[in-house]
Amino acid sequence: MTENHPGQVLVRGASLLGERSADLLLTDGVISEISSEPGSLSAPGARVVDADGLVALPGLVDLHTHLREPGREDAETVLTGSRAAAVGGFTAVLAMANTSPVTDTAEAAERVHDLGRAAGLVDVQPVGAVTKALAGEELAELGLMARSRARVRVFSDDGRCVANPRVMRRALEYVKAFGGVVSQHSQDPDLAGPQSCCHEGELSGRLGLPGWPGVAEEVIVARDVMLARHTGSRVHVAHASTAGTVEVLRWAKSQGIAVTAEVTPHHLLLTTDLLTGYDPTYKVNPPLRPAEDVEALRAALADGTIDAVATDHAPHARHDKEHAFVDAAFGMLGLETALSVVASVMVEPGLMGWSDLARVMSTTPAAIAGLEGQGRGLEVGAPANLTLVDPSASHTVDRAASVSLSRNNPWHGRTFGAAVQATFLRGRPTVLDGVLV
Ligand SMILES: NC(=O)N[C@@H](CC(=O)O)C(=O)O
Ligand SMILES: [Zn+2]
Ligand SMILES: [Zn+2]
Repeated sequence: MTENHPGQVLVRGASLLGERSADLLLTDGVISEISSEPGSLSAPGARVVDADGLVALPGLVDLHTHLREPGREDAETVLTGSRAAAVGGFTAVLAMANTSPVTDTAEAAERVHDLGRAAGLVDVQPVGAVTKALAGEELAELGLMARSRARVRVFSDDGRCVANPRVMRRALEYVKAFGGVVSQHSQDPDLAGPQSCCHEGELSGRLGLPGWPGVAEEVIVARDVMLARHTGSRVHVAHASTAGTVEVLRWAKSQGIAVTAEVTPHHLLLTTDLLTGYDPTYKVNPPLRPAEDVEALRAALADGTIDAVATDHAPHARHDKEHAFVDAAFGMLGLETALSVVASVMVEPGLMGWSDLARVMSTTPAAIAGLEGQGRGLEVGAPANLTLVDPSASHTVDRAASVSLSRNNPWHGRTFGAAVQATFLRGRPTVLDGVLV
């Protein structure tokens, strides 16, 4: 018998990780009961969500989101980005530090944290800058950010590479003290010069666009895994994009070096030949790569060499994106579509199951970021952060229907087979029937 409870939600007949059907009762923010006989749980007064045919996953966790607040509230705010995250099935996002001002102090981190709590749709966990103002020279207030109310554990100068190896070494030594991690935007600034805006190869020559070669990423990844080994600290490779990076990661992991890596949905599906139309929607850092790299990234995600998927959701206002290719801003939207893209690339062709998807989009990212209460299994007593996915909801992406403030959506007009139906943050529905509650 279950007592009547005003805040209860009964999720009926969901397929847990795509494996066994069950009813889930969510009470006071936790999963309070699971019955493997669908239809058998009853909870008078509970809100009933019919999940027949839906796959239940732990709430998704994004290691790499740009929310643009403070400074560029015309492109995204913590609230609008949180909406996009919830619609995408996320219950936690890590908000990158390249805002204006930069998140390089405890106060700045607490501000982002508090804006996230006020929005109340996902846990917004600020990423702290590695260096003051992302300038690459002086370490930011790493310890103060870690000890602040925001409890920062992930540090990144994302958008810029921590190019100086001495600075990177010091940062790794510092974050080790509190179990932190440095997430590196691996782009050697001399090998990929300031004008570089697409993959360097035969196509960049033909298009007359300054290219950036895969090796500009690989040399930084190789350097950083050696620094991680030397310091005994943890390094995380943001948005891995090349087969060479995968080779370095494979070697580093075989040596027991504490390196983790993420790949974006767009690097798992889109290739550099999309650039033939000079559409700045496809301009992103690191650039879209050739099919061989995309293949290697998929294989690496399937075999665990790459640990996680992260969106690198990078909203940009029209007046920054709608320019000649060389002048347009780098970045594309990702939160609302990530699950659909990863399901189409990895699950539908049989490269991964739903439990693997849960690992790379929830459990492992939560562990890398040290987030408590996120990425837990679907078990009694776990915080009720979960996502319901319709695995056969064929739908076509319409950029105008996005809840993000920006429209730089590379998936516009594409059809996908799976879609997020519902998201619950500590037992409270944030999204039902695919729309914000
Ligand atoms: N990915 C991008 O192309 N752009 C990001 C920065 C980054 O992730 O490097 C942005 O802030 O717009
Ligand atoms: Zn980056
Ligand atoms: Zn980024």
